[in-house]
Amino acid sequence: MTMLIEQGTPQQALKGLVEVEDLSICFQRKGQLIPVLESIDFTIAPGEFVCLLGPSGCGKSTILNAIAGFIKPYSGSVTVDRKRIVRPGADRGFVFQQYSLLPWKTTFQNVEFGLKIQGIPAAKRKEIVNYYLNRVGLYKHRNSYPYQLSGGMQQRASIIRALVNSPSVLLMDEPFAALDAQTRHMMQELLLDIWSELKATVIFVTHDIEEAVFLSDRIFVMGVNPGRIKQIVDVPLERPRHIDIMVTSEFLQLNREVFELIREETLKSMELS
Ligand SMILES: Nc1ncnc2c1ncn2[C@@H]1O[C@H](COP(=O)(O)OP(=O)(O)OP(=O)(O)O)[C@@H](O)[C@H]1O
Repeated sequence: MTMLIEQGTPQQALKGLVEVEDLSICFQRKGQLIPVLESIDFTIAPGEFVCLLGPSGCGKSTILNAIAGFIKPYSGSVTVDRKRIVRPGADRGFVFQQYSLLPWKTTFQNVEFGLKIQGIPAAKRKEIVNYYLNRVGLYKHRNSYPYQLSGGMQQRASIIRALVNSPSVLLMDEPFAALDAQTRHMMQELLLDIWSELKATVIFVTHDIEEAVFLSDRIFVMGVNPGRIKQIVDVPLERPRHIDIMVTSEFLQLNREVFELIREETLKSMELS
């Protein structure tokens, strides 16, 4: 289990510095360049948990995709651990909203996939994958195919599929949005549990204010037209966090503060203000 233990060492905790400088992104629409994000600047410390929250279309996924290396900046730069991002890489894991497991592979094979590509020997792959399958309660489903798993199980598999590569940054695009409330809360607690062990940097996109407050060290509240970071809200709630924290006055106060910020931007995006 050495490789697994190494993942939680201070060496790992020093990785995952994300720096975004003067980032602008444009897309082509009907032959015209449309700016989607303008002059975005932020730094995320190694091991930090940050949520991107904002109205639909403000560019949350676009920021995530730029850090993942799926899209290129129009201007400015994105670096992870001081290396400029020009393409996807194993240092960044991605978890999508839609269950993105390969339907013709079993849970084990799906989770193992990235390790295989990296050329990790079969015995080591088995050790790592089984550790994570056990960690999220999927070991007994290791030979099941995605269609035999519930939504929550599929998302647990998607998360550990990203984690087996020991990414220094985990990028999550509304990973729990399609789950029922009960399963979502369980997944949120599980994610915090795993994150507190691995200490990877997490950048998590969500529409859900409660989810953002529950998970984050900081919330980047985004605005529209053009997409930008309107305000950064610190979340000084104690860790470890359990779902009961959601009824405390501190939590509700933060919730309200973020709600007001988002409401203003949502009205703007709907052109109602
Ligand atoms: N490949 C693309 N080509 C053209 N326009 C795009 C492309 N990807 C995103 N956009 C546009 O960029 C803007 C930001 O999209 P993005 O998906 O990043 O927003 P979002 O905040 O994640 O939205 P949502 O919360 O609805 O998922 C939107 O207006 C979207 O239509």
